[in-house]
Amino acid sequence: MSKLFEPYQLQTISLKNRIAMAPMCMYSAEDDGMVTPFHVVHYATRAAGQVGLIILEATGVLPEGRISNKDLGIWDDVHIEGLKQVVDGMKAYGAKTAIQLAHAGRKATVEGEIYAPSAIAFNDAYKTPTEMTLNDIEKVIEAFKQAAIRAEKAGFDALEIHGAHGYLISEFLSPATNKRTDAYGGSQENRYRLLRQVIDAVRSVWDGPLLVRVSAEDYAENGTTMDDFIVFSRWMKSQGVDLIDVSTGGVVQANINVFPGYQVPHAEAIKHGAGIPTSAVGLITTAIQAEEILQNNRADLIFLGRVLLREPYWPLHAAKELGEEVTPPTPYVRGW
Ligand SMILES: Cc1cc2nc3c(=O)[nH]c(=O)nc-3n(C[C@H](O)[C@H](O)[C@H](O)COP(=O)(O)O)c2cc1C
Repeated sequence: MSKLFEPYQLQTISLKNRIAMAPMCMYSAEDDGMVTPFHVVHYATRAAGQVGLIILEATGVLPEGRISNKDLGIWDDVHIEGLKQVVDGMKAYGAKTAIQLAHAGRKATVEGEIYAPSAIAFNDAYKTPTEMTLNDIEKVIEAFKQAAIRAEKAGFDALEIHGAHGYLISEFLSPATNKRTDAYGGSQENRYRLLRQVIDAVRSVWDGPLLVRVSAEDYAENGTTMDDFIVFSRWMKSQGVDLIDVSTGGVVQANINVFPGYQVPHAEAIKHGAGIPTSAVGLITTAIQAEEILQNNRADLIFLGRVLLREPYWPLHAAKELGEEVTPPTPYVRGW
C-alpha cells in the first residue's frame, strides 16, 4: 500500500488519503465576497476527483483584508449560506473540507484604507498602508474569531489561518515588514503576538482541526528564517495547532530559484525541529514525487496547487501509477 493513499487522522477527522488541495484564490466571488455557482462546481469537481482534503481559497475576515474585491468573504453572516453550498458540494463527493481565513494586510488591493504593522508599501504599485493601532489589531483578532464561528456554521471540517505570503499575519512575523516598537514588534515573541492571539481567539470558539499556513523563509534581507519558524511552530503546537502548512516567500518581491519540491526541506525541518505534523507544497506534480516525500517522513500531507487546476482528477492518475484501487463516486469520472 502506498503512503499517499493511506488514510490520515487530522485531529478528529479522518482523511481518506494524504492528498490536499492547497488554497487558491479564484477571483470569482461577487464584489461583496459572496460565493458564485463557479465555486460550487470548482470545488466539488476536485472532490469527485478524490482529493482527500480541500482547502478553500483565502477568504477575507474583513472587507479591507481582501487581496482583491473578487475574493470570497466571511466577514458577515450573509456569507454563510453560499459557503455552506460549497461545503455540501464537496461533501457529496466524500472530501473533507477546510477554509483559509485571511487578511491581506498591505497587499490588499481593495478600495479605501489598507492596514499593516508598519506604514511601508509592498511596492510602488501598492497603496501605503496605515500603521495599525492597538484597536485595529483587536478588531482583526475579533474578526478571525467571528469568521471561525461562521465557518463552523457553514459546515467546514477544518480551519486554516493564513499566516503566509506577506499578508497581514506574515507582515507581523517578519522583521522586514514589522518595524513596530510596541508589544507587537521587535523580539520574536512580540512579532508572534498577533498570530498567537488569533490562534487563541479561533481556538476559543473552534475545537476541530486547525492548520496554520506559514512562509518559513522570506527570501529577504532581515526577513524571517527557518530557525524563527521552528520556534514559532513549537509555540503553535503548544497552542493546539494540529498541522503547519509550510510555504515560503511573499513578504517582499524576490526572484527565487524554484524547482520541483523546492519548499519540501522547509516542511521537513519544521516537522522534525518542532515535532508537529506538516504539509509540503510547491511544484509537487507526480505521484512518485509525492510518495517519496511521505515514505521518507519529510511531511505528513501533500498539498497540490496548480496541478489540481489543470487536472482535477489528479488523484485518480496517481492511484493508477501507484497501483492503488480507487473508485470515483460518479459513473462519469469512472469512465474517464
Ligand atoms: C491561482 C493561485 C491562487 C493562489 N491563492 C492562494 C491563496 O488563496 N492562499 C494561499 O495561501 N496560497 C495561494 N496560492 C499558493 C498555492 O496555495 C500554492 O502554495 C502554490 O501555488 C504552490 O503550489 P503548486 O506549485 O502546487 O501550485 C495560490 C496559487 C495560485 C496558483
